[in-house]
Amino acid sequence: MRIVSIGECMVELSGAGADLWRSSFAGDTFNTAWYARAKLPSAMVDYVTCVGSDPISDRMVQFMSSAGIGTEHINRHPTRSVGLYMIELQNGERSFSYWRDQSAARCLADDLDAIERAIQGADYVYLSGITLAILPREKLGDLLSVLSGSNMVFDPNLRPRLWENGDVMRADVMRAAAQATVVLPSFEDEQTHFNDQTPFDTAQRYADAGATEIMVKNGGGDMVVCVNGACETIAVGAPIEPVDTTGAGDSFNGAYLAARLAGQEPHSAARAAHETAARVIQHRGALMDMGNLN
Ligand SMILES: O=C(O)C(=O)C[C@H](O)[C@H](O)CO
Repeated sequence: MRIVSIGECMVELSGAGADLWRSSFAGDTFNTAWYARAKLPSAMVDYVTCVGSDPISDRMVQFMSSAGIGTEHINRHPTRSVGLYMIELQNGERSFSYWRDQSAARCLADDLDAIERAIQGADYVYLSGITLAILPREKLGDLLSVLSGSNMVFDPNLRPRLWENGDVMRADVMRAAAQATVVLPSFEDEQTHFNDQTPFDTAQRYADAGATEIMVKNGGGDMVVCVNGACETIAVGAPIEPVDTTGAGDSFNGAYLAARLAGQEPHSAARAAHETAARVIQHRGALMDMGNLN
């Protein structure tokens, strides 16, 4: 069993009280790799990105590999370094400040042969709208053609600030989704940026684009799953007061893919994934200690 996740990991600063900041490493696709690995230690989980050749990049790669995540396919840029983001919290709801315009990860699609080698034999190839947003626009088609034929899992993870404008974001997200087998959107984002009225609308739009398995996450509300055109609601329990919602969707995705790889049906995989995400939002920062997750 093997999952390959493609995207950007950054230095993460999260509040540790007063003016103290705790530094870690995180980034949506890396977070998903982390939770997939935590929930299914028997699976190989590889991360594909580009980092720098400086000490902080070395520390990031070391952090990944000591978590059991494969780093052999990570490229090194000779002059750029890794990006950084800071979590701002208001009543547990997060927003981010980014310093990533010149990050090495923006060059992750420079070596497409390396990506082609990395995805060989993968059960799932995972990427997000953030992976697409950080690429030079002309690289998007190249990356998607290398990934065609793989079992692609896509989380639109809409971050308008990372895109040139909303129309480009919507067009590129739908282009990637059209190539994915599994799409894992979050209703609140999709409602805001695609004007969907209900989670069913979101699921239908991705089904019309060609995805056969769509799991619409919905914060504390009921989720919708559609498999081969058959859609149903998945009720979740009472909403939980979050400490920090960073990584909620990513942890859901990681736990969901782990459960699907372990043979669970979408419905029960979604319940397990929701439980994982509910624990993650009661903790600060994107990544929860793997030892506390099972
Ligand atoms: O916003 C991003 O690009 C990040 O990757 C930072 C966070 O870890 C991620 O958004 C959490 O989902």
